[in-house]
Amino acid sequence: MTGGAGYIGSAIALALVDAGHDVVVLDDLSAGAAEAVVGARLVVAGIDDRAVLDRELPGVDVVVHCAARIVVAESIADPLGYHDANVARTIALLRACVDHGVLRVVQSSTAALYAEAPSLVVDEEAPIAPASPYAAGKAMVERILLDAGSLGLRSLVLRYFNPLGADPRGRVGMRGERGSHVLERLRGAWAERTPFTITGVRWPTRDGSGMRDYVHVWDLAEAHVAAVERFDDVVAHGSRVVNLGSGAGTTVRELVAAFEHVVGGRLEVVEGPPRPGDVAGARTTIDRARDELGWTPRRSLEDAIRDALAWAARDGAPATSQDDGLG
Ligand SMILES: NC(=O)c1ccc[n+]([C@@H]2O[C@H](COP(=O)([O-])OP(=O)(O)OC[C@H]3O[C@@H](n4cnc5c(N)ncnc54)[C@H](O)[C@@H]3O)[C@@H](O)[C@H]2O)c1
Ligand SMILES: O=c1ccn([C@@H]2O[C@H](COP(=O)(O)OP(=O)(O)O[C@H]3O[C@H](CO)[C@H](O)[C@H](O)[C@H]3O)[C@@H](O)[C@H]2O)c(=O)[nH]1
Repeated sequence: MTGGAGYIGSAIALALVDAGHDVVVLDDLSAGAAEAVVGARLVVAGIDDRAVLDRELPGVDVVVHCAARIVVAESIADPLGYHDANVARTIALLRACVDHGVLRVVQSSTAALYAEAPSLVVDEEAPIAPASPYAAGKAMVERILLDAGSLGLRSLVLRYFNPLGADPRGRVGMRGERGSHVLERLRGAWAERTPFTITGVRWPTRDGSGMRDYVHVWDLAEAHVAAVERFDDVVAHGSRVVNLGSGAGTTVRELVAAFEHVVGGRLEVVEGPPRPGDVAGARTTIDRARDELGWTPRRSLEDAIRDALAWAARDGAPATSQDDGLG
């Protein structure tokens, strides 16, 4: 798999190892950490390193392609760099896969490519309207995978909603600075006894704050185990898209309440304007994931918060600052 030294990829790799699979992680460590690779073999290289791909691809059953640059704001500042990293290098990877007859790809995609949905619910057929080079690159890769079906390549495109949490057994979790991530903001506010700002309180949601579909990262990882194991049943040919979320929408105010319940205390909450590019949000339906992958999320929002806090405490990670300019 690619990107297996990152936040989500390290969970996927470990869940695959737990399930008894042989996993090779290809990661250039541009954002990931070697220590995040547990139980799998790490190959430090770019996804377009042809010599490495020629050595490693023979015998691979499924490529799980998770590597990407992921910072939306950075993609707006550096669109060519993002399309090079996420689109051009993916083409190089896919070319090597086809050349070696490795014709099953599980692709990490994102809910960020959906158009805003007035109903606040999307399924896989909902219209897409990527609003950043990051999301547009993901949409382009989805299209390239579809087109590569004529070469015999089959792909299972998994569009993630908002991952939270860490391995419930504490082996992997989020590393480094993710200052804009709402749970990191909540954790920082709690640790430093500073106010938590709700960014936007006039959205068309039940309480005015932004809504997201938060999914436990270990549930997400288990969905990939199902994707790998059921690949041939789900994708007979061409490309199939499956959304991965909890199926429930949670507003920021509800998330704050869940956080307070887990930590057993109150946060000081202030209301602020939306961040640039913010959206009301949406939840996904999870019928297709259930029917085709045989997967349903098993962990609650509070489980995710608890696991993230336990991981952060164990990792010795510093509380994030409130004004790092991300997001
Ligand atoms: N985190 C989210 O909220 C979210 C939401 C939807 C989709 N996704 C997708 O999930 C995937 C993983 O995201 P994440 O949050 O774990 O990010 P991350 O930055 O933690 O992990 C990405 C990993 O890819 C590696 N990488 C990047 N470019 C590479 C290259 N050219 N060659 C080899 N390795 C490379 C990095 O070193 C890192 O280990 C990405 O494809 C992302 O687009 C993430
Ligand atoms: O200090 C904060 C930070 C966030 N929020 C709110 O919390 C929710 C979640 O915010 P996140 O930034 O955690 O998640 P987003 O879905 O807004 O965006 C995230 O997921 C996207 C993909 O879906 C991109 O990856 C993006 O870079 C990443 O920040 C939003 O309603 C946001 O307005 C606050 O109220 N206060």
